Amino acid sequence: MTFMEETLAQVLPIWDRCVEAPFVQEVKKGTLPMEKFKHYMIQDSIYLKYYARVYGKAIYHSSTLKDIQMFYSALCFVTDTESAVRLSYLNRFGLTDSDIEDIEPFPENKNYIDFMMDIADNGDICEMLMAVLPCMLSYNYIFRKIAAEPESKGSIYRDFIEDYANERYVASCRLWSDFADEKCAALSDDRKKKLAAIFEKASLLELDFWNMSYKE
Ligand SMILES: Cc1ncc(C[n+]2csc(CCO)c2C)c(N)n1
Repeated sequence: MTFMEETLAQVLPIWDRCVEAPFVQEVKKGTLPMEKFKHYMIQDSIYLKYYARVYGKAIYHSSTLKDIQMFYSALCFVTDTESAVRLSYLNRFGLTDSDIEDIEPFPENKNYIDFMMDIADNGDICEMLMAVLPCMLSYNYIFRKIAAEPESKGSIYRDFIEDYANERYVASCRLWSDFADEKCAALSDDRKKKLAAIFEKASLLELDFWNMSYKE
């Protein structure tokens, strides 16, 4: 098994709990009240700003052009592709990205942001990868499962679900897993254990984020 295959096997039970989270289940059925989705979108917009900054730090610490291009393409996804659906929802709620600047993150969101920024400040490229990959890969895992269920077909959140379940996104997640394998393959077992622990911690913070969004 590759490093990423082993690491994914370790976190799948956590990602399955994300699939079962009431927020995600109600998105699937389309029964989630728009007010809850609005809070999620606002909190997510705050989160994504910091998420993008981690890529900035990773680009700064990259030593090859290929690495720079990888991180840059993910950064573009956050600021362009992902932004399109997010901005259209914010728009529907009468909000713009600049309104988000004045809103405080909820505690669970702040925890996740602090964790990412700590790794961006003190970690190396592999550690940064482990902090940002669960965000990308878990969404793909969760929403492919959700999109495959007939109940999701008529959901009012179908555009949101599709954004993370489409084939293009699947291909880019595969590319990122391979990239992480390349970067981490030659490391010692001790280092790999530490990296897998960061990946697991980020996955647990993803779960907290879903539960936070349902509660608030
Ligand atoms: C809390 C939270 N976790 C994950 C994502 C999903 N996501 C964020 S950026 C990105 C693309 C990768 O660069 C993806 C899939 C999110 N929106 N919010």
